[in-house]
Amino acid sequence: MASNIGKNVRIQVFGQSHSAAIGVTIDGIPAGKRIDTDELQAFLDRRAPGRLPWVTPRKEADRVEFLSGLVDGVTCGAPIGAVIANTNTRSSDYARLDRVPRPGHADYVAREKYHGAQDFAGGGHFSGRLTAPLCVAGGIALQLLREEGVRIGAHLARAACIDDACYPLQGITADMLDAAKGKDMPVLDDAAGQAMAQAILAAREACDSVGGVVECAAIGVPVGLGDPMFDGVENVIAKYCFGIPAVKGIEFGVGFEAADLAGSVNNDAYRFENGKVRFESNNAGGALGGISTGEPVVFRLAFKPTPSISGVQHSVNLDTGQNEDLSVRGRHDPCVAVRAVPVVEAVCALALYDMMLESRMR
Ligand SMILES: Cc1cc2nc3c(=O)[nH]c(=O)nc-3n(C[C@H](O)[C@H](O)[C@H](O)COP(=O)(O)O)c2cc1C
Ligand SMILES: C=C(O[C@@H]1CC(C(=O)O)=C[C@@H](OP(=O)(O)O)[C@H]1O)C(=O)O
Repeated sequence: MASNIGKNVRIQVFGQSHSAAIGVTIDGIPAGKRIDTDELQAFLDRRAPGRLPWVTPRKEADRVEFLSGLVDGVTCGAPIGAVIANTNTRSSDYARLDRVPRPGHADYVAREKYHGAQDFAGGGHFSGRLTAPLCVAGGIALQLLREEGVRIGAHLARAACIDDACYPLQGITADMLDAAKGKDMPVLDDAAGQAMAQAILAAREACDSVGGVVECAAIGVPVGLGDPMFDGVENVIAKYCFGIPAVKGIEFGVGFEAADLAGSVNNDAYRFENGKVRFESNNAGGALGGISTGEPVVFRLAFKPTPSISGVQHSVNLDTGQNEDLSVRGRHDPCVAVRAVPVVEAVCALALYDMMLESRMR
């Protein structure tokens, strides 16, 4: 598995959902940076399972333990090693799934690729649980970026076909980016959030699941990050984002809607203001030619509905060669996009911080 990413801050995510622990190594963070571990833990708590009625009931403390790389809370230049214990595994839920794969999950392809040696308990290394160590690395990057004047926020823009309010493409403030943080339903418009919660619970009641969209924005990003043609801002952010399980699509700025606009409408025109170049709009979502424009970087991620549902579905028994029906038992998120919100902030921070360090090498 390619569980490592990053050119300048190189991270490697390890562990499986039901192994003793999950964790991350982070190499390349400059020495002498103070990391607020309480703030980092509060960030991890936003993603943690088992705390709200509309998420998986698996309860995990998700306390991060640093094994190396920090001395009295300050980076020492050595790789950071961090682990989170898995304490509430219930592998019996997965007893049949090595033979009868869940539609929509990775069971079948993992068995084919790893010749039956894959860890199928809890979805193994494919589990959304691996986004916890991703949040450790990303939470650190968020703190380091804030020192550089970059702020990042995300919210659940859509779930079960119900829309939240959107970030504007220009004029985004730090308060706007913080608005959804710490809410049980991470939205801007609480009425929409309540409707989403009801719809998500109703989907679970109906033995089903729903999908969603997470919108993320970064402000204070300087002009000039990103390297065309393959390490541009969109390329790099997208690569990190597709490391999050269940992500099926990404769009920047007006995104797919740009396909329906005239150039005269879509182009972000220029004006001089106090001697500085200003964009009259930000339909591009913060990047032109793969290079950051200085405008907010705004993107939206589509999350598919949770594969593990208790409704009866067609599957196959790979041992007997017979068709079998499957109703997935166990503890699952009825909408993965809800807990993915801080994960999207984390990967956005990792991508931008990596590009920022790269731009300083020049
Ligand atoms: C935060 C988070 C939580 C998730 N929770 C579940 C879950 O409870 N049950 C499940 O079947 N899938 C869950 N998923 C999605 C699966 O892990 C994912 O669909 C699976 O690994 C297959 O990968 P793919 O959807 O990217 O193809 C979750 C994903 C994330 C990001
Ligand atoms: C544990 C987490 O989410 C898990 C993600 C997940 C999956 O298939 O992705 C399946 C479930 O695992 P289990 O059957 O072990 O409870 C979720 O609970 C977490 O995010 O920390």
